[in-house]
Amino acid sequence: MNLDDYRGILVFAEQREGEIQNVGLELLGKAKELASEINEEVTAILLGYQVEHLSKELISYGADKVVVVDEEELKFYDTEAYAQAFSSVIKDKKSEIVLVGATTIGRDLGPRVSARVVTGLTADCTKLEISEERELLMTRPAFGGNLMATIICPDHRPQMSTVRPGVMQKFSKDEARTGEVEKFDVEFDKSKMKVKIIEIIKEEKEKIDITEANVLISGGRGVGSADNFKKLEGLAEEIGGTVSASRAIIDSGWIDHDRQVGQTGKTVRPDIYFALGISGAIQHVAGMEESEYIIAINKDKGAPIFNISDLGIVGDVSKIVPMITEEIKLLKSQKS
Ligand SMILES: Cc1cc2nc3c(=O)[nH]c(=O)nc-3n(C[C@H](O)[C@H](O)[C@H](O)COP(=O)(O)OP(=O)(O)OC[C@H]3O[C@@H](n4cnc5c(N)ncnc54)[C@H](O)[C@@H]3O)c2cc1C
Repeated sequence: MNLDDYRGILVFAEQREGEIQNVGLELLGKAKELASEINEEVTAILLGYQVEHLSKELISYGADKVVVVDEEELKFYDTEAYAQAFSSVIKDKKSEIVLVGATTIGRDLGPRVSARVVTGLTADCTKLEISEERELLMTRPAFGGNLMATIICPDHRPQMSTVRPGVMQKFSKDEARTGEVEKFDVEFDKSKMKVKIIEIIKEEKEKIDITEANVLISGGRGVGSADNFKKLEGLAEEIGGTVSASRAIIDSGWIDHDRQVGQTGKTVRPDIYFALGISGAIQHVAGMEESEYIIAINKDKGAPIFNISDLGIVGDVSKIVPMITEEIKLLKSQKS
């Protein structure tokens, strides 16, 4: 493999039902930054059916070029069809770096594609940098989050990585940006496509995506009980926030797993993050330390969460939360 034949950064622009997923835009932002260091272009790969119009959005978020595979076989996510299309594009374009969002789709697709193009993949990265030797330094938590491992892929190309949603930042949108759109034809090997999608049944409950929230009210074991935990909804309602939790709460079954913040949950970056009765274990902090403003309430003044909080309140969360909620209600009623 002649490594010098491989150029440019390819970003998987995941779309679902014709909507580009945020993580793809976040990765375009990061790719732009990396590309400027190695003087290369950023290409987005868009797979789907009747999705070509989404290219404009990808260009406005920083893609210099969009490669579109627009085929009926890609109407719904199907591992084999998507893997065939994705690996065909990589083989043709000979990309130096390939970035994929660590969503359920990305986690299924990324490793499969990396095997097909005979390279390695570092999963769940939280940091990406370029070394002086022009290698991609892919950093991810290892050993239960107790240390950060930086991994390189020195002998193969592309250098592939999946990155958790919410970790990287989008490039600011500029609708005046221009870029090239290339339609790419793939010859699917249908004999390998064993899955036929007959029907799609959507979950009835409303899906809350905590990575999209501007204000998160996160509760931990210190909240005390399921009843107390429900009271966090009252505060969330008053300030237009969303309730999330530490793993201790998820394990207790007080709220759904998709609200978990942290290494094995989601990475969030809200404007305000309330850490209520949360100790600040490294696995939790890994998922929220990039929040703009962190407010922690904990009865133990030595709790590690105070090391990363902007405002720390030492006290009993079950007393302080109702007080804050009432105060906000009062201020709102005085204003109206
Ligand atoms: C591989 C691995 C992955 C993990 N992934 C995650 C993850 O994704 N997310 C995650 O959150 N955890 C994760 N964990 C678990 C993590 O290590 C901690 O156990 C967990 O975050 C602790 O949750 P907590 O802070 O709610 O509870 P605790 O650590 O028990 O802390 C409770 C805090 O509440 C305070 N408190 C108690 N009573 C009150 C009160 N009345 N008022 C105010 N404060 C009070 C206490 O002082 C304490 O600081 C993971 C662990 C491992 C090994």
